[in-house]
Amino acid sequence: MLLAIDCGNTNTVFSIWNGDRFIATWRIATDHKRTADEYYVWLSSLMMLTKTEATVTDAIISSTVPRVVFNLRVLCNRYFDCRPLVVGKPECRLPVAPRVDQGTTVGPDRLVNAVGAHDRHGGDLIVVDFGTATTFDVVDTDGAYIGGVIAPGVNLSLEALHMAAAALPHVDVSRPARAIGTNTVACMQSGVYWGYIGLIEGIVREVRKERDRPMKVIATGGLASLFAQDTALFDSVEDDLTMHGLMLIDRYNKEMETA
Ligand SMILES: Nc1ncnc2c1ncn2[C@@H]1O[C@H](COP(=O)(O)OP(=O)(O)OP(=O)(O)O)[C@@H](O)[C@H]1O
Ligand SMILES: CC(C)(CO)[C@@H](O)C(=O)NCCC(=O)O
Ligand SMILES: [K+]
Repeated sequence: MLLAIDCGNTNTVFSIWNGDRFIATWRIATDHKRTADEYYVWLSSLMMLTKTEATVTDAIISSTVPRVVFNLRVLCNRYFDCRPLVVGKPECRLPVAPRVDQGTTVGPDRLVNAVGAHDRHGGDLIVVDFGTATTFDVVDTDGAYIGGVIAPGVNLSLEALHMAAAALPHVDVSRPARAIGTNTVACMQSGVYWGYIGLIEGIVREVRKERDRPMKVIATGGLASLFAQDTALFDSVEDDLTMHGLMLIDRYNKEMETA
């Protein structure tokens, strides 16, 4: 079975693919100090607690945090006796090469999202991923990642207000009942929530104008369904897009090896 690891700046998600579907998904805060042994204690207890019968034989990693990769590699080597594929490394091939400025390093999560979304929807796409940052990944007709947009993440925007202004508290994102807030928290929630709706619609409009063709919009990440309530732009909201992309990239690399 395949262990797929999606390591973001805030959270790291582990999923197990049994060849047919993902049978388990677990999330842990990203911490570069976490050792391979710590990961394994955590993973194996979850497997036991949830009675997940899994024999991991392969692993694939997408990490937006370069220094966590070392310990994740050790985890795979020591406990699952396998060498993980690491998206973005030369030995990990992608079905279609990205078309971006030479020398630029695209976040592996964005490359993986492009693969996952193109497999499910084909054609020209905009993938919106609400993580630590909110990214818009533009996918060409052939599935290539051709660039996009990086905007501050929703929680990051709220945190920035709290950090920079003495009188602004820590606030969690939510859909405010009204646009006009009548207390500090409601004002902040309105600013971020409705500001974000405007950001999504403005960016998608400009990207479509630039590309001058129909493009589906696929949304993923924890907050996608929250914003889907107030914009009609998303053709689909998919929680498991990154995991689906990781599974496809692993499969593609295995096919290339045996071809
Ligand atoms: N309805 C909601 N209201 C508030 N927060 C939510 C809601 N649904 C999900 N979330 C948050 O979304 C986040 C999960 O999103 P996701 O895994 O896509 O990104 P992340 O882990 O924050 O970022 P990264 O992938 O960059 O590490 C969690 O932090 C979760 O608290
Ligand atoms: C933008 C983030 C942080 C989103 O997770 C990640 O994809 C990343 O670190 N990207 C590197 C820069 C780029 O994608 O162009
Ligand atoms: K993510």
